[in-house]
Amino acid sequence: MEPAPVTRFRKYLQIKTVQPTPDYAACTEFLIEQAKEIGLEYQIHECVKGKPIVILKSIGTDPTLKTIMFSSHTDVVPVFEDKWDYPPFAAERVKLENGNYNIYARGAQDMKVTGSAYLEALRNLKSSGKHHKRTIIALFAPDEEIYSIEGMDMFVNTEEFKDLNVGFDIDEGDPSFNDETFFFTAERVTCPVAFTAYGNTGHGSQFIEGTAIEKIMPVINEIIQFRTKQHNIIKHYGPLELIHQGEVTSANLTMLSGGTQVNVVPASYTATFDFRVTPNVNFLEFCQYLKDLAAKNDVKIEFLSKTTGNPVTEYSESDPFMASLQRTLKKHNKKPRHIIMSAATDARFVRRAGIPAVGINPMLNHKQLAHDHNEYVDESEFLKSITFYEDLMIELANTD
Ligand SMILES: CSCC[C@H](NC(C)=O)C(=O)O
Ligand SMILES: [Zn+2]
Ligand SMILES: [Zn+2]
Repeated sequence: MEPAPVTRFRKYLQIKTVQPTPDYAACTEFLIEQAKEIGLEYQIHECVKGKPIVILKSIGTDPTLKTIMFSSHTDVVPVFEDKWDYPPFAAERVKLENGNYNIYARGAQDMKVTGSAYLEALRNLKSSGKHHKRTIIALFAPDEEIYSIEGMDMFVNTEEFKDLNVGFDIDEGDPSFNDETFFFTAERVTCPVAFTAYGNTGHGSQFIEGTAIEKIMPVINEIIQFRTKQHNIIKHYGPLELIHQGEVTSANLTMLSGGTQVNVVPASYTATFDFRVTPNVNFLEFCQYLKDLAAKNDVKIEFLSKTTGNPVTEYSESDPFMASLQRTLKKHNKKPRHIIMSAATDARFVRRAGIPAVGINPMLNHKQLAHDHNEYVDESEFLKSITFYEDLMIELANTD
C-alpha cells in the first residue's frame, strides 16, 4: 500500500511548475487544499501578478515571539524529456529489487521533496496536538530557478515579509551522497558575466586582422586557466571534492554567441560565463580582476547580476537556534558537516534581510540529481525526512 504522504508528494510533483511557464495557479490551489486539510492558516502574496508566494502558518502559543520559517521553492527546471526513463511529470513510483521504491519526477529532489516533507511534518504536528511557542511558517516561493527576481528577492523587502517576524530560517540544502548531513550557513555568489568583443569584419575568404573572435579568445583562455587552477585546489579530495566546492570559485562558459553567416567575419562576439564566487575571497576584488581582464583585451564586460556579495550567517553552537538544530541532528543520529553551498538558494535573500538562515537536507546516501535527467527520490529517505522536520520544527519553535 502506498503511504498517504507519498500519494500527496506525487500529486505535488505532477503539477507542472516547470520553467519557463510554471503552472503556479494549480500549485497554489494544491497548497491551499493542503493547508485546509491540515488546519493551517494561509496567506498568498504576489510581488508580481502570477508569481505567488504561499505562506502556511501553524500559530504558536506565544505569537509575540519571532517565528521560525521553513522555506522552499515551487518551480522546477526544464527537462530533456527524451532522456528520461519515466515521464518527468508522472511521478511514477518504481519498485526496486530490494523492495524499496523510487519516485521519479522533475523536482523530486529539487525541491518538492522538501516542501512535501514540511507539509507532512506540519500535518503530524497538528494531529498530535503538540504545542509550540513560536509560530512555524512553511513558505513556498516561485522562480527560485530563475534568480528569484520576482520571488524572494522582492518579497524580503515587503511589509508582508516584515510582518512574518522571522527569527530563523531553514532553507534549501543538498541531499548527501554519503552518511554525513551537510548544513550551510553561507553560499557562493552567483555572478553571471558577459564579455563582448568588437572587431574588424569583412569577407570570410580574407586574412582579416583584429577580429572580434581573436579578441575574445585570450579572455576565454585565461578564464579556463583560472578555472583549472581553482579546481586543482580541491581535486585531491577525490570523491569528496563536492563537499569542498564552495571553498573555491568556479567558472563555466555557458553561452557563446555571434556570427550571422559563414562567409561574413562577425563584427562582435559574446562569451557568457557563470561564475560562482566563494565567500573565502573578496567579491569586489574578484570583480575587479574580471574588469582588468576585459580592459587588457579591449573587450566590453557586463555584470548580468547586480549582486555585490552575499551575507553569511554567523555560526556558533552557543546560539540557541543553532543549538536546537544540532540537538535535532543528534537525536536523529546524523553526522553533521558544516560546508559552503556551491549553488545559490533563496536563503541569500533571507540573510540579506538580516535573518540567520541554514540550508539543510536530511536525506542520506543519495545520488544527487538536481537539474539532471531521471531525477528521483528514494521513498524511504523522504519518509524519514518528515520525522526529522517534525522534530526540528518543535525544537526550533520551542527555543527560548
Ligand atoms: C542563480 S539562481 C538559480 C538557483 C540555482 N540553485 C540551485 C540550488 O540549483 C543555481 O544555483 O543555479
Ligand atoms: Zn532548488
Ligand atoms: Zn535548482
